[in-house]
Amino acid sequence: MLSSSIIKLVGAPIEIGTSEPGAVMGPAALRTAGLVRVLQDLGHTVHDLGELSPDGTLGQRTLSAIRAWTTEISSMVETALDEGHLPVVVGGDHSLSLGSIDGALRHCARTGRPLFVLWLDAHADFNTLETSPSGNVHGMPLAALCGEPGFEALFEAGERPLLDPARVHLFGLRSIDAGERALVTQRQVNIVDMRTIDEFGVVAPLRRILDRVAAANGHLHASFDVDFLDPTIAPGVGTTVPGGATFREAHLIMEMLCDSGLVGSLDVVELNPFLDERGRSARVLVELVASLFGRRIIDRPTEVPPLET
Ligand SMILES: NC(=[NH2+])NCCC[C@H](N)C(=O)O
Ligand SMILES: [Mn+2]
Ligand SMILES: [Mn+2]
Repeated sequence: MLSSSIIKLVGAPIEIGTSEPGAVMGPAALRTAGLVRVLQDLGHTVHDLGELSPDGTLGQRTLSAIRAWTTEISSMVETALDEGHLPVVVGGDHSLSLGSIDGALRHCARTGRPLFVLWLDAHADFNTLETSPSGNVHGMPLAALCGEPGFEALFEAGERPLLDPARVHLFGLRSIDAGERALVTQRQVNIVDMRTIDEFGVVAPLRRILDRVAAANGHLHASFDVDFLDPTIAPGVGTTVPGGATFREAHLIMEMLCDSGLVGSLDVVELNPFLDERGRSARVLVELVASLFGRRIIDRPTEVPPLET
């Protein structure tokens, strides 16, 4: 992350992409846990745009109701990036990434830089309307962004830049539906699943991804789903899956992303304060965001300390 960036923060209290109510309170809980203050204390300027509330979507769980969110989030992210700022969208369910990634794609289409997505999530979120067992749109945003058919109603009419599935990196995957498993394989989505992390840790697989983005002079969009974390440290999410990233692994990932300087836009999604335990998950998320934006334990490059002889 840049040493002092201008961060454009916006809350997207959307929950119509899921069947579990409560994510609507996510932005408020992250603010209560000190999100803005933590970023300012690290020396960043935060332009807080408040909470989005697109018209006419209350309670409706249709693709066109989600389009109202997609459109607003997309233009906010695109504008922030055009101005050279770093957009942070806090949710809200994962369907908000339809907007943030669409906005980043539109920006990148102008700059010519390729867009890479790091999807930190227990799930692939690559279902289509056909493969989805739940019908919940928060399980579909990547498929829609990559141009799978059936999602036209989620976006404004007209041409839109598509996400290249070969530039999507799923990280932390441990729950996938049968149809979406076939689809991510067919589309050549890159996957670091929990099995890989068990074997190799987070450092080697993440470094490969970062090297790839750096070599391509790419823009990296990071999308952080709370359920990437193990439910013992972050219970406040509607779709917990056991066996997630530990506290240490998650911080190390954030620190590596920070050191890389490659992250150009960020989502923090799926926090459900109604399911949380006294704000624990919200606090963990704010701490992780702090690591991503430059907080370190001590100020020197990491190295193995020399042995005393
Ligand atoms: N963003 C999420 N939490 N997605 C969970 C998706 C779960 C499941 N694969 C579904 O499509 O319904
Ligand atoms: Mn997700
Ligand atoms: Mn998930």
